[in-house]
Amino acid sequence: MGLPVLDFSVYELGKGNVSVAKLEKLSKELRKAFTEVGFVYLKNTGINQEEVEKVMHVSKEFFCLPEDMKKPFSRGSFSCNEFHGWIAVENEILNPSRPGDLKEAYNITSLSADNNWPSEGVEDFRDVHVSFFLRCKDLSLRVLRLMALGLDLEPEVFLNTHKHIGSAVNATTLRSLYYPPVNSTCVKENQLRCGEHSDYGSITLLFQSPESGLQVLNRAGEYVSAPSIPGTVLINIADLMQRWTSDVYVSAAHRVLLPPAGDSSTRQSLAFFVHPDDEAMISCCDGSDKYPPINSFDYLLSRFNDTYGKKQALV
Ligand SMILES: O=C(O)CCC(=O)C(=O)O
Ligand SMILES: [Fe+2]
Repeated sequence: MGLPVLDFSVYELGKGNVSVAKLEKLSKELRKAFTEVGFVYLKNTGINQEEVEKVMHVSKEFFCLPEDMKKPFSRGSFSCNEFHGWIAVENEILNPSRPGDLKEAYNITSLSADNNWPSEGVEDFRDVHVSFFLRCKDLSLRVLRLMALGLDLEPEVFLNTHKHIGSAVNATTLRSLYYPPVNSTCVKENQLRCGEHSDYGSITLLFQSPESGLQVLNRAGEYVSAPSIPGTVLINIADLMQRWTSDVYVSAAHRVLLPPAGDSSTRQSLAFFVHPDDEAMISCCDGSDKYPPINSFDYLLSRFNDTYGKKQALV
């Protein structure tokens, strides 16, 4: 069975004064998806396909620049934020038992105009990505509100700790991913476009180009494909949210496979990784002590260090 698809139109961006009954219905549907699968496609969110394609187009212009024009933007070279910036092919290993991932990425964690932003050969890079970041932020806050309602909690319970998305005290990141053409004769044993992993923060919003490859691990322990559905956003629970909800909302592993041999197509995706504010203390929202309280940023750092090793996280 494929992943669930929900119609978000009652609460789409720009809509206000939504009746409690409608919100409750949607929150129960979301709850079902997040407890049973951990992934859901939302249609009619207000973020349309043209917007997504525009961001991917500008990103791709950057990824297609020669290496020496991309290097100055490498992750680790920005004083504003250690995670912000460009990551070269094979520089990340999301599943440490495999070779490096066959992907490039650009993390947008700081929105400050004072940063060094790509501009030569990629006009509007900052404007296009910052606008999209803010659209994703608005949608995320709507989803977080519904997620609280779905658990019969105060609607603000998650929002209270997501007040600073887009500022220096919150690690939320828009990551543009580019999967270059694969030359099957050069692929290492067990290498993938993106190794098996689960995301770290609260939730992730994902937009994909039409090329297939993404798979999600279901509760039966099988990987099922999660194709691109134009006009939708794929939303998943990440690990800190699973912990926060005492394992009620589940964070599912996922990966991106290589294209079939001989298929030289590229692939793109935009992932919006939502994190609570750095200083937030995350305690089980049901009042239980299933997991001890943890500082949001400490949790993120420990996950980065586990996955990449300290050295790699800063490359
Ligand atoms: O590119 C994709 O479709 C998924 C990427 C992903 O899961 C990630 O970067 O965490
Ligand atoms: Fe992921």
